[in-house]
Amino acid sequence: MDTYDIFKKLSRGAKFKRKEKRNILLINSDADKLNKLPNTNIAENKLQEVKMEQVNENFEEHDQLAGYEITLLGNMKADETGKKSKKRKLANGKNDEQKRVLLEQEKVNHFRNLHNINVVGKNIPNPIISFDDIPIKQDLKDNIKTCGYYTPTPIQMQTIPTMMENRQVLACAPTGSGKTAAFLLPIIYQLQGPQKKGFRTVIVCPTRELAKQTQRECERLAEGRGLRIHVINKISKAVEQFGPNSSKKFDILVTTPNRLCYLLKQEPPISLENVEWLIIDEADKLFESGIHSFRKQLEQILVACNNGRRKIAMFSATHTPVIAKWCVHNMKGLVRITVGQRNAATDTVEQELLFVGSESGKLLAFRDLIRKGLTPPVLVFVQSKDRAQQLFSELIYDGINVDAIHADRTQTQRDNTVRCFREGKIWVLICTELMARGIDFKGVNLVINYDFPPSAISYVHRIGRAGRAGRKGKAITFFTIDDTVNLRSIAHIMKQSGCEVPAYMLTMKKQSKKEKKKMLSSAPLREDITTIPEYELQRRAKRRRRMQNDLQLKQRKIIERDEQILRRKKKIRDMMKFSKKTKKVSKRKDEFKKDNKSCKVK
Ligand SMILES: Nc1ncnc2c1ncn2[C@@H]1O[C@H](COP(=O)(O)OP(=O)(O)OP(=O)(O)O)[C@@H](O)[C@H]1O
Repeated sequence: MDTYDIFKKLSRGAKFKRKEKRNILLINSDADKLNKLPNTNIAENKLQEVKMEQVNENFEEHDQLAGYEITLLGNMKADETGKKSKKRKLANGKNDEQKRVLLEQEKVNHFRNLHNINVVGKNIPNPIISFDDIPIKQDLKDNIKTCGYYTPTPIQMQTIPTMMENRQVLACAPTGSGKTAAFLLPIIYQLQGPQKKGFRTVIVCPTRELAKQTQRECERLAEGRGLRIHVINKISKAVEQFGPNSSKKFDILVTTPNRLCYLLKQEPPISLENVEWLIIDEADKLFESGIHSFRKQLEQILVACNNGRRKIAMFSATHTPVIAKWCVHNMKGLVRITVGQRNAATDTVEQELLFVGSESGKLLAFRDLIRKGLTPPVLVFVQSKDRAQQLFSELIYDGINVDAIHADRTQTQRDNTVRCFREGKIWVLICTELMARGIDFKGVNLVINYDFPPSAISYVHRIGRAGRAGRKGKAITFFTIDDTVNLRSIAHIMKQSGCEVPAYMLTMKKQSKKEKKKMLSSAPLREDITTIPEYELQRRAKRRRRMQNDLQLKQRKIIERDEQILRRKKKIRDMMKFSKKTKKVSKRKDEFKKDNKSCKVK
């Protein structure tokens, strides 16, 4: 049987368009190899496999090339072509039951299409239309209502029934679209009530602020169920509280990878053997490579969660090919759920790029915005802790309630700042990348990227702090002549969300891989944020240096004086010892003399 025969046999009944030559050619080339196989049946089976692999590869390739923009329409078309042939069969006298199933499936596909839900995987549960569609008890339904959730968001529609069927999930949906409740509800439903087994669910988040927020949301949704939900506050206390010798009266742990790994390294370590759900929030952040990589810790956690029934669910608004590949290889029965376009900004935020010329122009532009009137709350992103502090020192005298949050502040200070911002006591919060992911400040009206974001992904998350849960928001990104390297990718994101962007930005030179890596590993050098004139700064620096020198001189003198005192004391001690010795010797001499005399007398 030659290649042509095999191909003819396999493609019986199928029509090929001329345009789709590429696939046929690929199959032919592989079929050539298979022709040499002795058994034709095996060859046919193999050819079928090759064909499937080829289709999958093409899918993957498309996935990567189009920046993971697999639209549901594409799926629908594939489904429809399949269904058309099925329908034809039905017309030829198949039973009503099959007809009903097909119609049902068509409805489901239409529903997913309507809500921009794209799914990849086998036997995926149907999405829910309302929270009443899931078999949860009345108390949980009441809690959902108390939270103000009346209809599920698209990510919740598909993720909740999928996780409730114990399927592992890789979910991607825009910022502020309700991913947290999408994973919390199935967990709370499955855990039912408290048990004495130790942690049964672990939720890993990249920052402590996000962990606390997730714990709060979990407590609200699980109200009245008696579940014990913990974040690790004091690490030393946690060793005893959650260690193997503890009461094991806890159910859900929300933590950062750092803290959990610390507990896993203790002797004896914390036990995660009863963990059934491992949720990884902001998954692409935890999968990032680089100096601040969480990847090793994630591996440790995965090893520690060694229960045979352990399932993983990953969530983020952005995903990279690395994470998708990892999930495909490590998560059995995986369901990939994507809402909208992957790595896209939320469409509820109006985006603007503002050219400010130079670094000093940023402060002028910012003050101009204040003058025109800012509607708080406002989040301002800068690239480093130092710059957050510098901007804070500048704005504190501008008559606005401003504060800064960054990793150099103590945990209590950070918690207080977040609380005050939520309560409206702080109007403008200056922050670093620390607050870019996951943090849900209700009603943030404006995000200002004072320093240009290091990547398009960072941009998506930063501006996603506004326009949450369907509300409107605005994002203004300052850029100078030095920020043009990254401008193109961000301009494309803006264009994708329907914002107006100057045409030249879209055709700028693409950022090379080297440049991308450099941007991510270290922030670009920028002039300090200050309005103090240069000569004044130099004068202050000189004075500071002089003061430091004086201080050093003083310290040296003190040290010298102390050493001198010590030397003297030692000398005195030595002299005392010597005099004691000489006294003893003379005493002995006297005694000897006395003895001698008495002998002579005798
Ligand atoms: N079904 C719902 N109806 C109305 N509001 C909801 C619903 N689900 C969640 N929300 C609200 O939407 C807001 C954003 O939710 P959440 O923080 O889970 O978003 P997210 O998708 O995780 O965002 P990010 O990607 O930034 O982490 C929250 O204030 C939450 O209370």
